[in-house]
Formats: sequence, structure tokens, C-alpha cells
Amino acid sequence: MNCHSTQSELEPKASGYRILLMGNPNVGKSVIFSKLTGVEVESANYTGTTISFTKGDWQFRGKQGDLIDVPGTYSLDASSEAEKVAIDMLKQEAADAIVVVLDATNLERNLFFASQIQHLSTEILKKPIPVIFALNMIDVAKRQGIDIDVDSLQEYLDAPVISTVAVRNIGLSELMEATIHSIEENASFQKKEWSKSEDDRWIWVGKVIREVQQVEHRHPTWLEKLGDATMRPFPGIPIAFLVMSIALGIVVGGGKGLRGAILLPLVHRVIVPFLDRVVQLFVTEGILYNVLMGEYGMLVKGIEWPFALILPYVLLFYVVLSFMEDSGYLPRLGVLVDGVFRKIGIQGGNIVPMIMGYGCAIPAILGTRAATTQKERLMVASMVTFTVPCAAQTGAFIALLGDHSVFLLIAVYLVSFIAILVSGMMLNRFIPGKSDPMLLEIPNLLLPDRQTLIKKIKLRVKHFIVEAEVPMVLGVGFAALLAETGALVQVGVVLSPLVEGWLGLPPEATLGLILGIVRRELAVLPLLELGLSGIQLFTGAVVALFYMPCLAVLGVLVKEFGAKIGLLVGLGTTISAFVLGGLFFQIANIVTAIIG
Ligand SMILES: Nc1nc2c(ncn2[C@@H]2O[C@H](COP(=O)(O)OP(=O)(O)OP(=O)(O)O)[C@@H](O)[C@H]2O)c(=O)[nH]1
Ligand SMILES: [Mg+2]
Repeated sequence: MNCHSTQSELEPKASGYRILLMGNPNVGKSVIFSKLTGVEVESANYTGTTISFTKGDWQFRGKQGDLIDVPGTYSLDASSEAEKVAIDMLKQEAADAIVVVLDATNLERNLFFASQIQHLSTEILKKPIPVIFALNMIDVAKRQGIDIDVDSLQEYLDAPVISTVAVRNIGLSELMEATIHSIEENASFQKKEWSKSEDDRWIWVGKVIREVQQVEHRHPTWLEKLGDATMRPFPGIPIAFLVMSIALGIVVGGGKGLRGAILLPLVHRVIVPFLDRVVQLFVTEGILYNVLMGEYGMLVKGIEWPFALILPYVLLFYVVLSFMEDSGYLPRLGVLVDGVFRKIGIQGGNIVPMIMGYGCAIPAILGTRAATTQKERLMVASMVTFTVPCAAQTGAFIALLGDHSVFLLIAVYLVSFIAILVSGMMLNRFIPGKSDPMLLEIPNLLLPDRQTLIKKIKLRVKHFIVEAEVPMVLGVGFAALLAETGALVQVGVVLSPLVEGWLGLPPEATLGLILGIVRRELAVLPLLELGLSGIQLFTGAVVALFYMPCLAVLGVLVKEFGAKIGLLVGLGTTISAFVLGGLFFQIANIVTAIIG
């Protein structure tokens, strides 16, 4: 059994040895955790991927226990939510050993944390806990010409040091062996004294680095050169445009191809006829048959929309996002946009949760825990909920607008982008508190490991299928029921001043507003086959862009920030949707009247 929790209260361990996995951010803890427990957790090449702890079970050569993936921390003084979780873990003294993961390409900073842990584990905790070090990413270190004398490091750290390449499973058996050995030898546990003072610690770090590390001076590799280039305005900004264009091409072009060439024919020619034959064995007409197999039937649109229209874009979006994450490109984008972001009161590093929001708002909102102030967390979470379309919405927009005109599609994203800036500036004024400078750590630019990448994409698509596709199928079923029983017409009459009068949409669009409560992208899909004009399409898209966040997103907002904030954000976005959509329609109407 494994659990993913947002609290830092640990349940007592069942049996075996409990091991804490700790270290600086972005050193490979989550990859090690996944390899040792088989539990899939998010890992990415930027800091702050793991924001709460995850527990998983390990088994190794007849021994067993649990392993806890702790969020990365720079030090042991709690300055962000994630760091507090890590410190809590330690203080609970429930572990039998601590495995500290060190990044071999960044040894100096990692050693500072190592000495803090050693100090704590031997002098502060009532019962000293053995500490084992994994010197990870030695493949990258080697490429950078960094050579580390492991034996000597072992002496300085007064604990076993095992070299590892986590993504390739190198050294992990040795790591487990050393850990179990240390736990079982704990009886004769005697360690040297570790200094309390921060200054002493830095002096010690300096000395160790001089003794154990040799850096061969050599020409930078092409990846290092590229890594630096991406952060300078020139050629960084052109590169960013190129990257974004390629990303868009893959998602939009690839998704359209996948949809048109494979998925739509599959749904229309194979799946739906097959389901129809099965259903016809039981019912052949009446409300039940129509709810299942009618034009908007649960087994017709309920299959076509989520699987043939949305899934291809979600899949390709995650391919692109995962690649950008694991290559370490995202934080570099953060450096480029830092200037613009600072003007609206947030740090460039927050670009990472914002971009994650283009996948799904939930991980993005959770990702804001890495932000150092509550104000900034709230700002980023609200902006993501309000303005950033998720991958499923993108799929729906492409389906709605892409065939009509690419310009409409681009215009919707432009509106979203402007809304990000404007809402950022407004939130910055109205939310009390301040935003602190955030340490934006730039990871090495890496060629992502293929296996890790594939696993991650699979995990995300699986999540999407479970969490989004099922509600979508059910939502369509519910809508079909409303339509078949005539209830929809009645709701339509009530909402007619809003839908027809203010927004200029046909009464059928009411269905989108009802379905959109469950999932935001469903607000778009009912508009697909209504034969709308360009202006109506765009109005519908603007309403859907800002419409009520998905129920699951609201749930996360409430959990993270409380009911009041959740309600405020939900209401704010819904009202903006109607105001902005209606304004657009009314103005466009007047303009066309004047021109034509
Ligand atoms: N080349 C190489 N890449 C690695 C190695 N270990 C991890 N990575 C990559 O490094 C990045 C960071 O790994 P994570 O496991 O997310 O790091 P973490 O320590 O859990 O990070 P936080 O959760 O942010 O504290 C990912 O992109 C991994 O694929 C390694 O030994 N070699
Ligand atoms: Mg992690």
C-alpha cells in the first residue's frame, strides 16, 4: 500500500525498516523513490517537484519496510511549506535511517545540507539515526569533467557514500545494501561531533570540496552552451519562440492528424456501430435508447468527445510538457520572463506552475507550495484557475475553432495571455502581503532519459483518463437525459436572457453551461455542431475560457486556501466569463452593424 498525503503526520510503520529520502531540491530523490518502491511519483528537472511526502513500500533481498520521499530542502530552517514538511518528518523520529541524496554536479551546496543532517541526526534527535549518502548524477558530473573522490568524501561525511545514476538504476542495490547494513549495525553506532554554527559549516564545506573534488577544465559541451544561451535575451527569446512554435505544431498539428486519421474513424466506424449493436439487443427505441445511442447519446458523444477530440491533444501536450520539464528548459524560461513577471509582483520561477497549468490546474495549484510567500501562492493559484486553459480545454478549443480559423484560436490564447497580465496586476494590488525574492535554481540542461519520460507521460495520461474521461462520459449521459426528458428546454427558457440576449448564442448552448460545471472543457463541446458564426464561436470560446473551474479544481482550491477563497475564485471567474463574453458579443455586434 502506498499513500500520497498533503499532511506531514506520519502513520506508524507496519513492519520492517522505515527510510527517509532527503536532500536538496532536484537531486533525483523522486526517481530513486520510484525505482525502489515501484510507486510512480512525479519527478522533473526543476526544484520543488515534490511538495508533500509520498510513502511507498520496498523489498530488498528478503528485507522490507517503507520509504518516504520527502520534499527537497536547501537547509533545515523552514522557509517554505515544503521545507516545513521535511523538518516535521525528521522531528517525528519515526525513521530507522536517512538516505541523503547529493547532486554530484552541485556538491558544494549539497554538502552544507549534508552537514546539517549529520548534526541533527547525531546530536539533536534523542536516538541517533544512521545516515547514508547517495552521490547521484555522477553521469552528468563526469560529462562536466567533475571527479569526486568517494573514499575521501566518505571519511569527511563519516558515513557510507554510494555513487548512483538513479535514472539508469545504477548503484541503487548498493545503496539499499549499505542502508540496511547501517541500520542493523546501529548497536555500535558512534559518530564524530558536528558543529552547530553555520560559519563553521561553510568552512568545513570549503575544505571538503578542495580535498575531494577535482574539476577538469575543458570546453563546455554543446548542451552547456545551449543551456547558457537559452537564458540570455538574445538568442534566448528567439529560442523561446522557436520552442513554443514547435510545441504548438506538435500539439495542434499532431493532435489534428491523430484525431482525423485514426480516432474519429475508429469511433464512428467501429466503436459506435459496435456499441449500437450491443445496445439494440436490449432496447431499440424510446428515452433510454436515445440517452445511450441518440445524437447526443452517452455512448456516442460520450465516447467521441473525450476519446477522439480531447485525448489526442492531452496526450501530445503531456509529451511536450514532460520533455520540457525533464530537459530543464522550464526554469530557463523563468529567467527570461522574470522581468515581466516582477512587474506584476511575482517571481519568474512561478512560470513553472503556470506552465503546468496548461496541462491541468490541480498540479499547478499544488506546485505553488514551492513559492515562499502566501501572497504569491494565492496569486499564482488564482491566475492559473482564472486564465490558463488546461490541455483538455485546448483540445476543445482546437476542435471548436481550429477548423473554422486558426486566427480565432490564436485570438483566444491572446485573450488568455492578456488576462494573465491584467489579473496578475490586480491581484498584486488587492491581496495583502508581499512577494519575496525566490531563489530560481537553474538545473543542468539534460537530454531527458527516455524511459523516465515514457513512464511519466503514461502516468499523466492514465490520471487524465481516470479523473477526466469518466466524469465526461457521465456528464454527457446526464445531459442526454436532460435533453430527452425536456428539462433542458425549461432551463433554456430560464437562462434565455443570458444565453440568447446577452451572449447571442442559440438556446442549445445552455447545455454547455450546465455541463461546464462538472468539467470546464465540456462548456465548449456542445457548441461544436451548432453551425455558429465566427462571432458566436469566439464569444462561446471566451465564456468557456473563463467559465467555472472544474469541480475537482475548486476542491483543491478550498483544501489549499480555505472555503472563502475557493468560493471567491470560483465566483470571480464565472462572473468574468459572462461579463467578458457578453461584452465581446455586444461590441462585435455594434461594429458589424456600423460596418455592414
Ligand atoms: N542524468 C541523470 N538525470 C537524473 C539522475 N537522477 C535524476 N535525474 C533527473 O533529474 C531530475 C530531478 O529528479 P527528481 O527525482 O524529480 O528530483 P527530486 O530530488 O525529487 O526533486 P524535488 O522533488 O524538486 O525535491 C529529473 O529530471 C530526473 O529525471 C541521474 O542520476 N542522472
Ligand atoms: Mg521529488
